[in-house]
Amino acid sequence: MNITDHCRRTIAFTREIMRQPVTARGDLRFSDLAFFLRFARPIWRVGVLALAATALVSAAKTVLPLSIKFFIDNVLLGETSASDALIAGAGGILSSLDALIVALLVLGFFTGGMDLLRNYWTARFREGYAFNIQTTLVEHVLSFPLSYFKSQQTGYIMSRLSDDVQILQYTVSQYLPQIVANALYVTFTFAILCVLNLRLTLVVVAFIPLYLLVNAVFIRRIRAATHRERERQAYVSRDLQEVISGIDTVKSHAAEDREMHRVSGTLRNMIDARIKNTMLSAFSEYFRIGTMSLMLIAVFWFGGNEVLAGAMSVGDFVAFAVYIVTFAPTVNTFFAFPVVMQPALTSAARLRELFRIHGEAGAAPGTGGIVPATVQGRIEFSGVRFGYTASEPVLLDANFVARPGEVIAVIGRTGAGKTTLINLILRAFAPQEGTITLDNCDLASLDPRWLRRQISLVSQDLFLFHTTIEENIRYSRPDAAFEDVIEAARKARIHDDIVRFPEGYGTIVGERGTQLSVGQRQRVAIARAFLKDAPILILDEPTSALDMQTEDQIRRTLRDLVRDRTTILVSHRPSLLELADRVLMIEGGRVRECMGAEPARQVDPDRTPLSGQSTAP
Ligand SMILES: Nc1ncnc2c1ncn2[C@@H]1O[C@H](COP(=O)(O)OP(=O)(O)OP(=O)(O)O)[C@@H](O)[C@H]1O
Repeated sequence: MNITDHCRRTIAFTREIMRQPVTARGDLRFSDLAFFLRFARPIWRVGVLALAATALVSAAKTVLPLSIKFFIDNVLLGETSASDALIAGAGGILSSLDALIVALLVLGFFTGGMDLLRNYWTARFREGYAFNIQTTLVEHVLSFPLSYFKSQQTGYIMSRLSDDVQILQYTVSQYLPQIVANALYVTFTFAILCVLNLRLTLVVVAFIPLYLLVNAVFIRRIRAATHRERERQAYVSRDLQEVISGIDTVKSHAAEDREMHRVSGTLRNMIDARIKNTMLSAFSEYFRIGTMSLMLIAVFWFGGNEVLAGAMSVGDFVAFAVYIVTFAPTVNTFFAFPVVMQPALTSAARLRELFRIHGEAGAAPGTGGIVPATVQGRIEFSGVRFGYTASEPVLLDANFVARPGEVIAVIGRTGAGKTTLINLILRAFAPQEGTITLDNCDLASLDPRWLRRQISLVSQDLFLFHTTIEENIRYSRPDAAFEDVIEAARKARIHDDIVRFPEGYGTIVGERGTQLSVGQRQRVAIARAFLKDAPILILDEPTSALDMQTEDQIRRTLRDLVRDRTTILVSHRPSLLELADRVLMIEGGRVRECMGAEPARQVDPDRTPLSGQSTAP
């Protein structure tokens, strides 16, 4: 690209960023601000102390430049008159150099000490606020229905949980004390300026509408740009998280370049949004500094004429000039706050969006949900219709009963809806029509946490935490004794594998259990189920990763596990169907009971009897 192209591009870029946004997303309502104030309630006392210290420091700093006036007018020129009685009185006391120096020393020590206290109290308030908001947010997000997590990518959720809180915390901690200090400083200085020379102060006031105009032009644009930037940042986190967690697949397909290309595309979009946002802020700063410079020039011109005409003392003019030179950048910063606070306001709006999502009923204490005293384990589907999208139902009219203690096998071709049926029992999703009941009580009315405590789930994709094998097995019953953990591992046929590891039960399994084989992970899941000892058991392909010999051993222990529990078993392995009292088949969205050799043929066309023995020679 040559220089002319660059110039053309710059003009097009400027036009683009100055275009009025169609919608300024990320607006906060007044009630939202009240909502965010809630998090300050437990720490309001330290907040008040921080505010009082800030006020005192601002007041002390404001009176410092007055010492120059006293030095010139009272000490050097020996004048005692002043337009204001208070200043005249202070000037009388500080008319000797010694008194002025002592007053300055006292003021300096006081301001320094108060500033230390202000720092401490502000830090306590700031960190306390961030802690309150983050813990409440994490608790709230954990209460979301499972369907939310199944529909959002982890990286995206993580970005919204951590980036937005960090930006809110950073901006608030950086700028909120400054806003308070500046507001106080501007007020105090303004009062002193009025006392020093009212006409000259009116010249300063005349420039305020210009500042407001600059903000009116830029704030909406910057807010929209910040929202766009933040959303694209979340997409970057989403893509990075996906590449890292899918690294096995990426490498096995030698797809590093392709993934790099995809991530760099998302990064480029984010950077593009960031540059636009930066330039909008730069433009607004340019106009604010322009306004400030005009204001200073006007003050010097009017003030200079006042002194020449004898309407203002030299001391007053010098003091006014010192004030205005420090005051003008403060006013500038003050009017820039609505702009620099945009990242925090956008983050606050995005956090508010998260807070507006309803957690599932009963997920937080006191939010409802029946907690029955006993569980029989009778599960009934009546006229259940469900689809992930309205146009494509997975289950059309599911009707069946699983009686207490019964083992119900669910079979069907891949994609028929077996896992969906399990997700409905776990209340990850709710049926669009019909009801699912446990002991004649609608699942929708039960406390979801209580419900899930009654269910042991052994699924194909078990999640292991980055901790010891012992802790991972114990996850289903944290208070279990070590002996019970070993007993559960023995039943799940994983004990011998565990003791062969140098660290035994203390072996760290690696992130997501990567140091264990898939078969070992599956047996850890079975051990968890043994330990949990829940009245309802859901087995979703519990042996899909095991060899025939281990599966044979596990089948015998599963027979123990399913005893006296209502069990829903999903498996493509004909041998496991031996455990079932009845076999249900999902076909075309409907659930029907299978007879005789039908199930075995359904899951494996080469086999006929339920025993799983092949008829082939
Ligand atoms: N979270 C989801 N969002 C949208 N569609 C989904 C979701 N989960 C599953 N589906 C779709 O619902 C249908 C049923 O899926 P489900 O996982 O229940 O089948 P399945 O019988 O368990 O299959 P398999 O035996 O292969 O595990 C499929 O068409 C699938 O694409």
